[in-house]
Amino acid sequence: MAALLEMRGIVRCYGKLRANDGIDLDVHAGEIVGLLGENGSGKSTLMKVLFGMVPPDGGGIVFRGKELAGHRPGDAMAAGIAMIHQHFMLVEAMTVVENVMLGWKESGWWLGRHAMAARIRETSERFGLALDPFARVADLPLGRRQRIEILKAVLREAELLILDEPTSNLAPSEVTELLAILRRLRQDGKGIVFITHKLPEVMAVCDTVTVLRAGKVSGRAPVAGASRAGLAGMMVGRDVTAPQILGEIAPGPIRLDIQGLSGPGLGPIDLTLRGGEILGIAGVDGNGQLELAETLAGLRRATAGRISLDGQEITRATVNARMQAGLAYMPADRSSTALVRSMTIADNLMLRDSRRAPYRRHGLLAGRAGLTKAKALMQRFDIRAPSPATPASRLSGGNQQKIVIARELDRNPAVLIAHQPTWGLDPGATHFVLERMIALRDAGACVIYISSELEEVLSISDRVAVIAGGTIAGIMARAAIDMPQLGLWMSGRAA
Ligand SMILES: Nc1ncnc2c1ncn2[C@@H]1O[C@H](COP(=O)(O)OP(=O)(O)OP(=O)(O)O)[C@@H](O)[C@H]1O
Repeated sequence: MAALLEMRGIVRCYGKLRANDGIDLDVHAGEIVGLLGENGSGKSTLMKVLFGMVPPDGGGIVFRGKELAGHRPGDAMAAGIAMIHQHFMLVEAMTVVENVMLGWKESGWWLGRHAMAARIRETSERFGLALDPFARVADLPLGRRQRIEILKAVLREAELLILDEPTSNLAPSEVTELLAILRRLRQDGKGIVFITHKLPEVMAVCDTVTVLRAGKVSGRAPVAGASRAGLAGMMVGRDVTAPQILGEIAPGPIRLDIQGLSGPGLGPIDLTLRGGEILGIAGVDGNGQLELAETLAGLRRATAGRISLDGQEITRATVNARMQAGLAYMPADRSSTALVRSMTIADNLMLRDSRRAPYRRHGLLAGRAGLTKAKALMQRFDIRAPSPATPASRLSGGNQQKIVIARELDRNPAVLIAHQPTWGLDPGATHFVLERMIALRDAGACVIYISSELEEVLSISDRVAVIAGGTIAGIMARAAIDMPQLGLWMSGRAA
């Protein structure tokens, strides 16, 4: 059977960099193709070329037997290609049905909203989207909003759906639901390109994988029969598994002491961390993780309780004062909270040190010393970009995240608050970041590691706490992990 999509020899350059260097990709109707590869290997670029967001410098695309060239996103959509963006393009104050009809001339709007609502109900049922046409977008969790984008694609008769890291912001139950929806789309004959760094998701739904490395296809394989280690090996050229904490180390003095900490949607929380330990905070997203992280970082005010760091109270301290006291923070939403995309890599890396000699120079953030240091950090953290003077906005998503991680880890903090630190990172980079955190712990710092990826939390934590409904439902030591109990805590049932 002829492929639904044939991309041949796609080349796309950014200056001297060949982000796509002769890539072939086929997708058949009723097939889910996993597009994998290290951060910066060219996955998003390839999809941007396909969707008409950037023109290719070479190669050709045939979709449903017709050549697609010189196209823009509007043409791609008209041809039957849909891109499910990570940042949804929805109007929050409007309902599902209104969003579906918005800007869609052929929607049959003259039939009225109720006719469209009936179509939405029917489609929603067919693909398991569970969407109420008259729900307001503002009232829907992220997972449902994403499904509105899928709904729009199906109603507009898209035959190929592109999903670029669609699970990064979803709660685990929403991920399971999304994967089920993808299977139903496949059953209906849709072709799907699924970009993800999470191998369990690949194993769960993909039929084949195409792996990119440095702008070229480095491997292709059917998923049936492939092992997780084998796929990881194809991506980074070696086997990567989560690093393990090696043995207990004698806990040091108390470094972070949190008593009765409360705020909107949070608390009261009591936690005590000693030097030399990693406390993992597991839990279903949206249960107070963001509130806890931001209150500790000084971005939200606590309404009650106290936080002390190495014996010094910091409950009301500014973000800067907390940093001076030795606190480092990696927010989950790094691209907008922790990074200035228009600034260079070097300036972003120096953001915390720019007031200090020798980095401060005539008001410029990164002088010569800054550039030298930035180069060293780029090498250590494998931040792939032409030079430290490249604007952060030109980097791939994962490489942007590495800037924040490098900056915060390099400060050798006393206390690190890391919220979903490995989101968007490829397996090699994930391994590296986890290793650095263990090293920080071994050197006597303490780490709060907040993540909804339970497996990762379990692999890296000395103790695991579960957050539910804004409070700590329970804590257990690594040696005494009781999975059913963890599950009960996570589901919010009484301890
Ligand atoms: N607008 C741009 N200007 C210059 N270089 C760019 C631009 N966009 C992407 N690049 C470069 O192209 C290469 C491929 O980036 P791309 O975003 O396609 O990677 P990716 O595989 O999607 O990575 P990730 O997993 O980190 O999202 C990277 O080296 C990136 O720095």
